[in-house]
Amino acid sequence: MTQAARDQRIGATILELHNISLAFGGVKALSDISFDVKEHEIRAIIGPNGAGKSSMLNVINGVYTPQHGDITLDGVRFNKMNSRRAAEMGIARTFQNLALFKGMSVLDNIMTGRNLHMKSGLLAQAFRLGSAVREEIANREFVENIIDFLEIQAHRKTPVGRLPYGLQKRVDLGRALAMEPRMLLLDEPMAGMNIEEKQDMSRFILDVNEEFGSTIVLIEHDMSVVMDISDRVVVLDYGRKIGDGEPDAVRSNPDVIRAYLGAGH
Ligand SMILES: Nc1ncnc2c1ncn2[C@@H]1O[C@H](COP(=O)(O)OP(=O)(O)OP(=O)(O)O)[C@@H](O)[C@H]1O
Repeated sequence: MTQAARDQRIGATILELHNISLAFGGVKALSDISFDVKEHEIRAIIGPNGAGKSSMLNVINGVYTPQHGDITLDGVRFNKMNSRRAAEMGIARTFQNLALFKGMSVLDNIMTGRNLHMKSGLLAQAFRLGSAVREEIANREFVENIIDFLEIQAHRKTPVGRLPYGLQKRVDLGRALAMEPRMLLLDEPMAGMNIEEKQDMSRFILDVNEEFGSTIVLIEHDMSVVMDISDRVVVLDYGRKIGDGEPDAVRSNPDVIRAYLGAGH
């Protein structure tokens, strides 16, 4: 898709962070941060080590409650998001330290992402009543489509722990996609990957955004890998926002250059 076509796809603002501040004891992880996310965009949050990226992601999905500021999601304003509400509102995430069940197969790991969509109760599932069986078949089909989409068919039955790291990250993305998220939060999706794996992951992120229509917020330490795929980028440094805009503008922002040079990048 060309950038012009992508720009056309981008819709209204769906998430707004207003003046978020978060401290751990005396450490200010986030100081007065505001930015927004528009429907269907790929929004990156970048910054050197300790800049506050993970904290920001954890505020968005309700793991951390900021001391100041609030969040507006679909026009509803919260000062306290929680993980359950975030999931119900269609926010799914991946983790930097993979949260997969290493002994379970690729298929079963991705199936765990369907839990929120299971309507029949445990009893119906235990006795395999008609509705539960139909539901399981539909969920299974959904998961098989994700497996095809992520090109991991050959590994469907393989325990996740036996796969190379790059493929495990892809399974983690599949698990999040199984939740049919409206917004996907990706926690350093390219960390620890070789160049080829990074290119593959970049392509999958673009494809997910295009084909599933998910809005994507991703945090990344290495700015070079996100510039090509992001519509807009927020830059954090020591818990403050020092840049926000399209990749070209951010790349030539003197404060951003200074922060990255200062951090030895
Ligand atoms: N649970 C916590 N308890 C205490 N301090 C924390 C906690 N989480 C983060 N911090 C501190 O908050 C600051 C921001 O950390 P954060 O992990 O959000 O940064 P980051 O940009 O994600 O860094 P990295 O790229 O290294 O993952 C750091 O000084 C960190 O030590």
